[in-house]
Amino acid sequence: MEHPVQIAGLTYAYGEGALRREVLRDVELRVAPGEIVILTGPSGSGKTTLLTLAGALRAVQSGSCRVLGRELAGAREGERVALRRRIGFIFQNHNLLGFLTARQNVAMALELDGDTTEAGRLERAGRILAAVGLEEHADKLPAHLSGGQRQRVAVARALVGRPGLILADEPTAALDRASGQEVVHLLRDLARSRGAAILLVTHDPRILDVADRIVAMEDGRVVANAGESAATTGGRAAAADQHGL
Ligand SMILES: Nc1ncnc2c1ncn2[C@@H]1O[C@H](COP(=O)(O)OP(=O)(O)OP(=O)(O)O)[C@@H](O)[C@H]1O
Repeated sequence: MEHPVQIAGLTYAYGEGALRREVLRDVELRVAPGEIVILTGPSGSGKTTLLTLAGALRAVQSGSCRVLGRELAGAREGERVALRRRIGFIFQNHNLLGFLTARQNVAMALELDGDTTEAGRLERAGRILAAVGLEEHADKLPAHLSGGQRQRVAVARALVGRPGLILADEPTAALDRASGQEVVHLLRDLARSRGAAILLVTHDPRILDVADRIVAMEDGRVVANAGESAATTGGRAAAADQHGL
């Protein structure tokens, strides 16, 4: 089975001419089906840029970036839009719409599916909200939920369309320790049960234990990758050990 993420020789620069600055250099990264990879490294090392390239949110300049079986190098905007619909995104600030309830926010992610009725979409949204422990809060507006609950809605929204890949950028940055751990554990369990792979960028040392593998970046390069065969509990411990975590 093809890996959901297969990146090779990926180089990316912002700016042009004298202002051109390379922020990714010859990056290699693979994420196996169902695997959870955490991308870590100092501020400015290129993590978010890498995530946005894998998410088809910006165009590939050089190298290969295959995501869910599609080569993004040379892909047209329309192809990138189509691919984005097959990926679940979770951001630091949940990005929920304030005038929609939790249930409506989640159901909205299914609108592009086409073959479900609105009642069907709301029902599916209700089921996944129950799976993240929010059954009783499904009809509340985001403003009436805690930060951790809002992020759980974002997890439900990212997963409801059964994506093969979840991309998460600092999903716990705005949360306290307990809520942050709860959110990532829920994310991991739900993604695992659905066979979705996760690539998660974080600075948060409190959540590294959810990873099958930790990949460290520095100055646009992958500097440590615990190895793809390490996707086991033993591998996790070894990975954490290797990075002094
Ligand atoms: N749109 C942009 N235009 C120009 N430079 C950018 C742009 N976005 C990011 N950069 C620069 O690219 C480099 C890598 O940024 P990126 O956000 O990918 O790093 P990061 O590792 O995710 O950092 P952080 O942990 O602070 O989010 C940084 O030096 C940043 O200033």
